[in-house]
Amino acid sequence: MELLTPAEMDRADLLTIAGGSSGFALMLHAGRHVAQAAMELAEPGPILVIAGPGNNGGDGLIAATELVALGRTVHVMLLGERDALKGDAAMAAREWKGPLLPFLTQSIGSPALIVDALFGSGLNRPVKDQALEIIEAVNHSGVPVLAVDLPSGINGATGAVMGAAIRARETVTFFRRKIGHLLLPGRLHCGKVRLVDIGIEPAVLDEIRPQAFENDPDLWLPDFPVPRADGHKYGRGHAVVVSGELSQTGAARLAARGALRAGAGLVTVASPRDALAVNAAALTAVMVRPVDTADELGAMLADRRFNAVGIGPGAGIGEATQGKVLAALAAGPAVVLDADALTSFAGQPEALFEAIKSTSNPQVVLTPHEGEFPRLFSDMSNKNPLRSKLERVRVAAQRSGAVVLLKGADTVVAAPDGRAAIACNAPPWLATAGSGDVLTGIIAGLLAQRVPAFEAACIGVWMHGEAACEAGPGLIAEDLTETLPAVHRRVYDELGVEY
Ligand SMILES: NC(=O)C1=CN([C@@H]2O[C@H](COP(=O)(O)OP(=O)(O)OC[C@H]3O[C@@H](n4cnc5c(N)ncnc54)[C@H](O)[C@@H]3O)[C@@H](O)[C@H]2O)[C@@H](O)CC1
Ligand SMILES: Nc1ncnc2c1ncn2[C@@H]1O[C@H](COP(=O)(O)OP(=O)(O)O)[C@@H](O)[C@H]1O
Ligand SMILES: [K+]
Repeated sequence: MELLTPAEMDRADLLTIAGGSSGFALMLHAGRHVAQAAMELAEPGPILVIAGPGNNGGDGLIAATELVALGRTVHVMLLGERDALKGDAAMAAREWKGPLLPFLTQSIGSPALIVDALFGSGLNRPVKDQALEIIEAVNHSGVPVLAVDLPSGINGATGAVMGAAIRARETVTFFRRKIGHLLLPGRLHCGKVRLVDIGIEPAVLDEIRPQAFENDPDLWLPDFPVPRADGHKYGRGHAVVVSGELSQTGAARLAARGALRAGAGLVTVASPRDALAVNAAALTAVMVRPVDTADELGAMLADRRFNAVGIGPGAGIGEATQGKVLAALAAGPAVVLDADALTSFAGQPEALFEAIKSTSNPQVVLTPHEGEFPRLFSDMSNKNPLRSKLERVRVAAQRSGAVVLLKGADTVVAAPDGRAAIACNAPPWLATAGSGDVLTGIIAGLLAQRVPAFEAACIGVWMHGEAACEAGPGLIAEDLTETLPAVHRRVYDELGVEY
């Protein structure tokens, strides 16, 4: 499903209003949904609504009015003067017949639920003074919080905490989720996110054309590779995984098994001769082939049946790996570059980007984690607070010419054309040695089946996260490949494919 920036959401509101609805009608829907959610969430006892000076506060005032009508005791605190409210929020304030408590931490008391309607998508500067004090006091109170649209203090476009932010039990948001609901730390402040309809027609999206999506099957289901009844293994592609030296061959084997489990028809590990015996002894369905140099890899890949290559896990950092990367890109299979393949270009990323842009096959995926990412994109580390993860990955994709996948709990995939997907299905126990190697292999396996690079990266990330959920806590990287069949079956169910 599409994800919107606050600016895109404003356009959705405006297009709806231009189409004949009133802004206040949208606010009434929003406030009533908030009240409904509050009814479900609140134990018996009073409910406190904390309203801000804009339309988010307006939603809160409508919710307060509705909750009273539903028989609840409600207290309201407003930041600023009632007379200072404008437009729809001023209309909402006229609906609220009760008193307003002073905007002080002492007014919080111990309600059954706090409805956070302080700031939503209009937050435009760091919170401080009274608002900061209230947010911190709410977080310390231990009272469950229902946030309206966004937990106050979270930037809807970036997920950043602007000074301080509410930690909500649940968040009710309208029409489409915002980017800040998925990117960290925003996601951790939202609790469960409830998406409700406030009367905005999905057709407004034809005009807005959002370019960010949640990474879930809706995004790529038609591209998911399903073996044909009349097919054979050669039709499912032949992936190559490049192995490192004798002492670090395990990473390539994990990737190779990931490629096979992702559905590649055949997988070959291109192994240094020194490590051939170790690789051969540890592999069964995966084949091995001696490859020591970049030239040898280039010669092997001249056989176009090898249609996808994964390089990086355990590859070793330096010129030898650089050479193999350039040879793979020059040969024309689809390529996924991870770990040492990326680090080998630290300080000279242009050489890599040039090679990517001049390859005959534009299906290239880079899969850095946050440590590797600034080695290629030095101005865009996560230490730069002005850029969101989404923005950083988009710039990286545009600059490199590749699909870029930046790992983490909120893995972002972006294509050079601006499309981007944010994943939120990875459990924390996926952060374990070697799990990134398996991801590289899964993507190589999908590329071998001729899934386009952006979709291959998105499907790979999603399957990897689902495989980790399927395995559960205690997961080690080896488990991921073993739970992938269950993930395939789940996608087949969605596709209506029998098995
Ligand atoms: N017609 C619409 O546009 C709709 C808007 N809705 C609600 O309206 C919200 C957006 O409303 P607004 O654009 O009025 O924005 P907000 O209500 O989120 O906040 C803007 C107000 O807060 C002030 N402000 C921003 N950052 C501040 C800070 N750090 N410290 C102190 N004050 C700060 C601004 O000066 C302004 O008065 C959405 O999040 C949603 O809850 C919904 O009612 C649905 C319809
Ligand atoms: N907190 C987290 N929650 C969920 N997934 C995570 C988290 N941290 C890391 N991951 C995922 O774990 C994997 C780790 O990959 P990587 O950093 O390459 O490790 P390795 O090199 O050991 O394989 C990535 O897929 C990443 O997205
Ligand atoms: K809020």
